[in-house]
Amino acid sequence: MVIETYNLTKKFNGKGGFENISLSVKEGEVFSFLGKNGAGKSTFIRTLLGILYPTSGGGVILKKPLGDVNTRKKIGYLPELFQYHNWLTGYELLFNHGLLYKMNKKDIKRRIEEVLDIVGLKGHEHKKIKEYSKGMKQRIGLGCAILSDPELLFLDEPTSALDPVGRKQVRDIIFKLKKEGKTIFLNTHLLSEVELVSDRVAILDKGIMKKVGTMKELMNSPVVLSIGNLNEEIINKLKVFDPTLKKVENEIEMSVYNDDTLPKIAECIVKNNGLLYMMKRKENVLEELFIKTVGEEDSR
Ligand SMILES: Nc1ncnc2c1ncn2[C@@H]1O[C@H](COP(=O)(O)OP(=O)(O)OP(=O)(O)O)[C@@H](O)[C@H]1O
Repeated sequence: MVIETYNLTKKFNGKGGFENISLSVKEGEVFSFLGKNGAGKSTFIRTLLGILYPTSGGGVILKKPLGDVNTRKKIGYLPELFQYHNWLTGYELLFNHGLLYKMNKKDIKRRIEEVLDIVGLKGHEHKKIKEYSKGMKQRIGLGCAILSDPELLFLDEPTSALDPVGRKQVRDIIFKLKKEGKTIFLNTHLLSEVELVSDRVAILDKGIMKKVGTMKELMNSPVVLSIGNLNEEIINKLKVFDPTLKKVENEIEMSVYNDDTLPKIAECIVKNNGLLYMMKRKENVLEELFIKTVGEEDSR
């Protein structure tokens, strides 16, 4: 595991922050925290990074306890709403970042060329940052975060302020980094981003982790069957696929994770003289799940 936390809690004088979060993130995984403004997402990342000290609980990052100074060299971080040094050029910003990481100058120069390629800013590196568009600023920020070629990357709302083109550009960079085997922890309140880039998602609401799973697990909605000639024998046979199935009149609702199981269910019904009139998944897009999970009222 690259990240593991145990009942990790951070409160500010008993308020805000987040509480009792236990999770683990595997190597090479894109793990997203999804939550409204004020849910505690940034506080969680800042606690993992050792910028904030936990109130209770603990965690391990890259096999070292939270806050371990040497581990920071292996971590990249793109903070939310980062204020850039507008008077510097993109190249100067990256170079200074390399110095902060204590990289040697030769390595910094070599790596800047690679990074400019990855973030698509080749040819713009000698412009001053004040001349950059929002999307370019976000990409130079990503460049800073990956300059030291970190194993683990924390991206706090990397696409929130961007237009659809800028979002796609940042998303493409995330895909590239994932392909390189980087582990990425992403905070966002944009559902579309989560659906597109994440392997696993946790939904955070008022500091509490309400759900965690793969996209498929979170989006997996029950299958509804309408069956004629429904009898106890058919129901018992279907219980092999889902022992907790629900029956309402001639309809059955079952939780079936794998789509490959659906033809087997149909076969089972037909073999037992049932008449299968309908089989469909209940609609349950992530947005519906998110709103059901966190409610629609304002954030704290
Ligand atoms: N330094 C702090 N002092 C006091 N309260 C804080 C501090 N930092 C965060 N909080 C509170 O903790 C809660 C979570 O804030 P956090 O910034 O982590 O949320 P978030 O999910 O990242 O939202 P956003 O996207 O708006 O930044 C909020 O209620 C916030 O007011």
